[in-house]
Amino acid sequence: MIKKIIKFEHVNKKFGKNDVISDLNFSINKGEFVTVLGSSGSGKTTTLRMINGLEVPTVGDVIVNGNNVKSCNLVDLRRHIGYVVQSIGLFPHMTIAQNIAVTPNLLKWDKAKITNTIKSLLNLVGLKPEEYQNRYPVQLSGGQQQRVGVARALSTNPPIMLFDEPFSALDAITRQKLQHELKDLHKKLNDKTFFFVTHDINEALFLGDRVMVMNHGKIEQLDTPKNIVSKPATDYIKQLLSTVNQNKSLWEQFK
Ligand SMILES: Nc1ncnc2c1ncn2[C@@H]1O[C@H](COP(=O)(O)OP(=O)(O)OP(=O)(O)O)[C@@H](O)[C@H]1O
Repeated sequence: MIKKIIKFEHVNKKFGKNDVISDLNFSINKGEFVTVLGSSGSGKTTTLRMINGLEVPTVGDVIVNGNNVKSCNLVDLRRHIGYVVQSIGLFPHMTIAQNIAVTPNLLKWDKAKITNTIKSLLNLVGLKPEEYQNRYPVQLSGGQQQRVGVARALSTNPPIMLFDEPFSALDAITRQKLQHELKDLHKKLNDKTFFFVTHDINEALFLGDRVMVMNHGKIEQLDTPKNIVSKPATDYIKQLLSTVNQNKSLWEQFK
């Protein structure tokens, strides 16, 4: 039986008098990679932050792994949800190993377990532990720092990973490389649920098992990349898809 690991039930969110999210209803299956695509201000980040309790719905319920976020202990909840953001947020005065070990240290894991976890996570994200673990964040490129951000978010082996535009500050080549690595990582990690916010249509279509297209705080379509492209449900999605074709015709001009 497929387990619905994340459920939104009639969720509304207001900031002051502004309706930012209106009657959001969707569910995500365990192990799925769902990308969230939409224009700036469409409510993607707010939706993501309601999953780990950083934002609270004004009305409605967010259910994670069978528990209503409203009544969860937030520290416990966040230990089960990795969170990777664009700004990365590594501690500059700590080495890479110390950065990855922050939560394991808080949980008082024994030293050997922490050392092994750091090594295996660095290997998993493609950074040789012996080369990188004793460096400071400033001694790594943006792409390498983002890999460490992913390793740190995985340190407690959470079943859910949230990504909020993690690659948007990276150059196109590094970004594409990390997109491929993340897709492989999701396959390798078997059964982890990834929820990934982006405003890049190519990224959303490449990474997602399903793509959730948002506009003005509502879902326009939540579907496979193939169906989004072949059966766009709304004019907004058609417009998004037409931006890709515009780029193609730009390229044609230079051939
Ligand atoms: N803490 C807040 N207080 C007031 N308004 C907010 C707050 N957070 C978000 N908003 C507003 O809610 C709306 C949705 O913001 P959100 O960050 O969820 O959009 P987004 O789709 O992630 O946009 P972007 O792609 O630009 O990051 C925006 O109009 C934003 O200004």
